[in-house]
Amino acid sequence: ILVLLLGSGDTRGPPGFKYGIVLDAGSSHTAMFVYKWPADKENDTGVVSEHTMCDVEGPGISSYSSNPLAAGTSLEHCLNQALRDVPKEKHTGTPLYLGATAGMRLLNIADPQASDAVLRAAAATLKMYPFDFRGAKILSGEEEGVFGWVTTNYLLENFIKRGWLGEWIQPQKKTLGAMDFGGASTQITFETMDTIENPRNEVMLKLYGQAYKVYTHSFLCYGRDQVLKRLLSKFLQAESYQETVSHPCWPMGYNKSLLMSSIYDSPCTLKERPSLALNTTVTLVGTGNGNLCALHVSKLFDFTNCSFSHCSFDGVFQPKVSGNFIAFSAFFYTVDFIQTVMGRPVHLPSDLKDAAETICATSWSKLLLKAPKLEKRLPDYCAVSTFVYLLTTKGYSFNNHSFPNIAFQKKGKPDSSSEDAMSLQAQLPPQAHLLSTGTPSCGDVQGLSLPRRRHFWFLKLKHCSKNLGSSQNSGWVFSSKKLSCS
Ligand SMILES: Nc1nc2c(ncn2[C@@H]2O[C@H](COP(=O)(O)OP(=O)(O)OP(=O)(O)O)[C@@H](O)[C@H]2O)c(=O)[nH]1
Ligand SMILES: [Ca+2]
Repeated sequence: ILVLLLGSGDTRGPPGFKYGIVLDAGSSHTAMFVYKWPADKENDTGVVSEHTMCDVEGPGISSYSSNPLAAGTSLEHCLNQALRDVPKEKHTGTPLYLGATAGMRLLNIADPQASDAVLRAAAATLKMYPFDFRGAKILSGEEEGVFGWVTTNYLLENFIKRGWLGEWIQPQKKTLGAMDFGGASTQITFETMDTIENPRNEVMLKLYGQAYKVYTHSFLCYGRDQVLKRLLSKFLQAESYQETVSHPCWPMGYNKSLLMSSIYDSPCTLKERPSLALNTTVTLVGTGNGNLCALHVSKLFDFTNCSFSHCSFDGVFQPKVSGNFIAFSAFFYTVDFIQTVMGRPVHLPSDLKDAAETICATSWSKLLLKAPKLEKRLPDYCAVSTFVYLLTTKGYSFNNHSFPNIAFQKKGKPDSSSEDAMSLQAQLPPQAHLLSTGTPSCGDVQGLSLPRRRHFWFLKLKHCSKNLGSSQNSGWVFSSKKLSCS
């Protein structure tokens, strides 16, 4: 937001650092980011050098529709932190934005008055602070997609970077595509040379004198929480809204009773909403049937209608995916679970499919043994990994060739190491890239960036039979040279 909205003129001020604050008001939670950058001449371009962040306690602001004032109050804790993160004398010159995403887009569809009230309450709180409040608004899906793409490539210094002598250089690097799987919507955004047949999906950007033709689309109701709601609704419909209904994506041995209103409180399930009373409960019984689960998950997409030369789904035009991608938010949480809890690498689409099938076939008691701390989200990994598989392959058309170009990465965490690791991931030498995708038996190559931008490569060895000259034969190997398995 800062990159695109800050004009060059209005950031002029005394030398030192400049600051900017962005609140990302998502459907499931709000995060505040404080950006800081040197206020030298070149930085009229707004190159961000550092930031801190704060997670707002409680749910996303759209959950406060029946008590809008509480939406405003929920932000105070983080804003108080911002008062400390930004030096006092810079407070009044620090722009402050709030951008709300898919949760508020849905509330705006369901109840525009409630969504206005929530935004007004949030704005009223922000105005109580000394910062330069520039607005609280609901971003369109396209804006959200483009902001995600710009932020990702910005932090990776794909547009502009500091050279060794402190000079600004244009690295001429390829940009990375961005895939965001949020709570209420999912976005795909990438640079393309192809014709973008639907102008609504085309964004021309000029950043630092360079033009970028970017394809973007946001699918509302395709975020993780809404997908899970839509699935519940499908199962209820399949068994004619009886009191007890089987849930083929939940593990065997897991049952749960839900209030019908919690399933039909969203525009995403409106079409299937039954006419019967919604204050009754329904009991869902996990049956762990991966095939049936996949069948229902695939029914969440429309793969048939397309008035363009090619569509992803739901009649949405999409050119062929090109280049490398970063997949974050729930894409990362899902793949991370498969890798760390299920102990399975995810290099090819078939890995994702096999992992989803294995999760779906694992009983509730076995899952709990594997990951007792993740109890809350554990029942849904079968559905969500099946969904991610179908979305990326059948939806976005990643294949054996292009799927390995996706890096599943966490994003926007406070510790700079994840950002640095992301930066390195994007700069991995071809050899290392090959290792992380083609020879899983050796290990994962990752990067670590140390101060003064000296990058070190490190190789995480999984099963190494060689003597590496250290007491361990698995773990991390560090080197200032690029590493390979051999
Ligand atoms: N498995 C898992 N899911 C998580 C975790 N943290 C958040 N989620 C879920 O992942 C989904 C996406 O989270 P976010 O990217 O924060 O979504 P958001 O920004 O609030 O939602 P949008 O407005 O759609 O962008 C939501 O369903 C979250 O509940 C986690 O640690 N593990
Ligand atoms: Ca989000």
